[in-house]
Amino acid sequence: MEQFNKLKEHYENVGKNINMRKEFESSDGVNRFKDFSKEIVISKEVGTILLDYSKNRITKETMGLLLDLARSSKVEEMRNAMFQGEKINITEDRAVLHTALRNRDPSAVIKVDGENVIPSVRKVLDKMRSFSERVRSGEWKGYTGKTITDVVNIGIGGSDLGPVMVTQALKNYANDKVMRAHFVSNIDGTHLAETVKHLCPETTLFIVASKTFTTQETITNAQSARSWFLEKIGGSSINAEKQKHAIGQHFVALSTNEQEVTKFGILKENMFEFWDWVGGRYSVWSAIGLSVALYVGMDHFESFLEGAYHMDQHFINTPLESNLPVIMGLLGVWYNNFFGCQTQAILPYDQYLSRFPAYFQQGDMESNGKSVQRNGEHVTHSTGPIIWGEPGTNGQHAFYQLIHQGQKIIPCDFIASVESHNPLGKHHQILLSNFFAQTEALMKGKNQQEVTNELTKEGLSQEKIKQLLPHKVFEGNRPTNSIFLNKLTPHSLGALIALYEHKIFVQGIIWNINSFDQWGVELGKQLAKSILPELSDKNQISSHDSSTNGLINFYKSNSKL
Ligand SMILES: O=P(O)(O)OC[C@H]1O[C@H](O)[C@H](O)[C@@H](O)[C@@H]1O
Repeated sequence: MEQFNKLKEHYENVGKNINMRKEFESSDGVNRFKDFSKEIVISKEVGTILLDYSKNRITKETMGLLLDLARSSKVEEMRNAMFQGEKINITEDRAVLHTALRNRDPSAVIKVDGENVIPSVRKVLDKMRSFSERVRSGEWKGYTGKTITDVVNIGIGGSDLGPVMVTQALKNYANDKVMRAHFVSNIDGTHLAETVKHLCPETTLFIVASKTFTTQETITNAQSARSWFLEKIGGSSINAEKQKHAIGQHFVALSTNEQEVTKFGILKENMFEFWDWVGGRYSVWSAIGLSVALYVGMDHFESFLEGAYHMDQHFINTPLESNLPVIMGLLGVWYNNFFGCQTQAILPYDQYLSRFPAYFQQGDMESNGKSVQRNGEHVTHSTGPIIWGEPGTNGQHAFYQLIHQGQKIIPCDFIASVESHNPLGKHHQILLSNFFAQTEALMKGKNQQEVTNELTKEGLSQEKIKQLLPHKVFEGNRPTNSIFLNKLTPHSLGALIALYEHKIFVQGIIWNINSFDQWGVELGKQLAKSILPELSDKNQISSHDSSTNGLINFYKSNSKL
């Protein structure tokens, strides 16, 4: 593509030689923050989100060329198509409408196959409100008449990671005396066993969350949870009618598949519906968010939706050059496709956001980990990066060494809030001083002269200085974005997640891939299903490659089958 070639040329002639420290120290350097940062108002109460992207290897020309790439890749047209409900998920023939779930415009009309989806969305939200209020207030009772105190969300992937991350992020808005939230995802029996160990069946509500309601891990975990529950309430000593009543009070489902839900034994009225146009990894805004609503209350959940809606509006209405998701997406393309960077770190300086990187491992890698273009041809360019990260400052004492002095360029997103829910004396200022210092250090580095001066001041001999010098030099020029919220609230969290979702979207369009299917997870699932029956007896097998046969036969010989 012409724009790609222009950028390639710009990279060769300018981009690869950009030294950020020199740029900041040049006569134009004082304007660099003003030129390469954007502040958007997300709400009056919550304030703004600031994106500072000035510590990137870019010039104004780079940004201009990247924006041309976005335009020529039809980012705007595809964005509009997504919001309008066109079936842009071409391999599954589906619309992509997680944005409809959080549309707060009372007069919104968004059609899929000629039908406005908004009334159904609002109906489910109303049902979530009335249910969560009844449970939280104690009006909804367990089978023995006790109030529910614990919810267990059983789901995996998109039916788990979003609720896990958001309940963790909004812990400050919850009251553990009203409701505690637990999550079971892993098929490893340990996860369920350890979770229910201290729970009382009379006061526990199980939420079975699965878009398809056929996911092996979730259905198996849900069946085992039901067995645990029935056994605890008296097992076969209580009659079928009583069992049915008890299940009705303690099991609800979040799904698109009514048939499978009722087959499992969950009452239709206890099912919270969503639709095939909601991708699993984009489903936290749907009924999949029920555990969040139960944990923090529906008002906070709706405020979370509102925050995302504000970011949607920003994404739709703002010119590309001031559009946060577009800027972040383009910077990612710059490093991924021109500098050859393989990974992208997400580093929240906020303990509440400790699962944010894990959440976007699925969000980004399942969306853009593709090798085939929308038309079926193989891509000839690099696509989705490897996403990873941990909260600061923990990461600093673990893997930042490689970011500062390793051979790989790792673009990093630093995320923090001006105001903390737990400032604890100086804690928050210490945290923020690290947030500021790290991006400065990564950009600036420390040159030979600076190291020499420092060591001389310490009184080290010339010989020692010579020995230490190469080890203590920091090349710098490591790219970072800083994302600064006023405060982590349901509203700003919603906006932050939507920012990343749209960034992923922009990149998928530029790479010309379908960000909304996930065929890559199927093969392993299929093979596991065919291997499972082979594990039921001691007979040695030879139907696989020698490695897989060896592993299976080792298990068979050593287990107590
Ligand atoms: O919600 P479910 O249908 O149970 O699916 C749960 C998860 O499983 C799949 O393997 C997909 O890779 C995920 O995108 C999905 O979120």
